[in-house]
Amino acid sequence: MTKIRIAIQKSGRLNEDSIEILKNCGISIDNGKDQLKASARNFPMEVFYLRNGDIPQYLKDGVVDIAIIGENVLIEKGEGIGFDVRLGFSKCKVSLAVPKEVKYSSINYFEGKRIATSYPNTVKGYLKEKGISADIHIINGSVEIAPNIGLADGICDIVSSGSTLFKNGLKEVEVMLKSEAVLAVSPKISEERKKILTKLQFRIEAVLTARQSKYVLLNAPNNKLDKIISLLPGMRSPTVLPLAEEGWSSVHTVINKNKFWEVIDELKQAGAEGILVCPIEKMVL
Ligand SMILES: Nc1ncnc2c1ncn2[C@@H]1O[C@H](COP(=O)(O)OP(=O)(O)OP(=O)(O)O)[C@@H](O)[C@H]1O
Ligand SMILES: O=P(O)(O)OC[C@H]1O[C@H](OP(=O)(O)OP(=O)(O)O)[C@H](O)[C@@H]1O
Ligand SMILES: [Mg+2]
Repeated sequence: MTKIRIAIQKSGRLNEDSIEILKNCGISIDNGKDQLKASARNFPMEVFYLRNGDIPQYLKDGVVDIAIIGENVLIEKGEGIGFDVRLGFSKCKVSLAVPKEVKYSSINYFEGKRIATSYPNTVKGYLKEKGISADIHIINGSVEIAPNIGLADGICDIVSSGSTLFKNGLKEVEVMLKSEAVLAVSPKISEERKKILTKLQFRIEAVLTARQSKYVLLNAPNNKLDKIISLLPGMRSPTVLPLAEEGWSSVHTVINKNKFWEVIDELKQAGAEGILVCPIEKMVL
């Protein structure tokens, strides 16, 4: 039987969320701690546990068909590799930073300067576009220490909360790109495996849509129903069921999880009571 071959990070920031999203898609796999290759138990899929930085080459060579990988790594090393699903986790930026005492006014600061980074292609591309030429020092980790030990005048690295920069006396001065985990596809994927990919994409969409949504149930007096329903932008229109108590109804609907916080006060003011908000596991529109 043909199986789709997926690469996921062996260990690191993407590992757990990658396994979790497959699990939410109903695909159960081993966590890769001992085995570097595993077969899914209930989907035509083989999983390869690899270093994140090695994955673009495997995709280019067609050794794996798809991968869960940071968009930033695809931009750095994955020329010609496309993706069509953003997965909503591992959100970060790739930024330029300088010591906090530097009076930074523009990108011209970097002209002729030394920049330490694990993302040489991204930095070179960015600076070229701005007409700046700098000296790039490639280092594979602990990049933020480079200015402190006299190795560089600035750095380019991943920034999320900004706490690593702060602790190392640096400040972010340019955001070069924003990234999150994506489902990348090998340009060499076969037609047969593309069919399996379509099934997987359908399941991922259902999981991602559900993650954005909440199932809301509330009770309301019948004479307030119109107002309450107008506050609830649902999938189609809310379900309204009579309660045992005369003159009251139960209203059920699905709303975007952020939207809920915007309307909660208005719902209460309009007379809604006993409001329940529940997670949704899968959602097919
Ligand atoms: N602080 C962070 N916050 C959010 N996402 C991050 C952060 N650091 C990294 N990422 C994202 O997670 C991905 C994996 O990061 P991680 O540090 O686990 O791997 P790595 O050490 O770069 O790779 P490898 O698997 O090759 O050792 C990055 O490529 C990036 O997309
Ligand atoms: O803005 P922050 O929230 O501080 O996150 C940014 C840091 O996170 C990543 O390192 P990680 O912790 O993955 O360590 P690594 O260098 O060993 O990969 C990245 O390389 C930064 O150093
Ligand atoms: Mg890291």
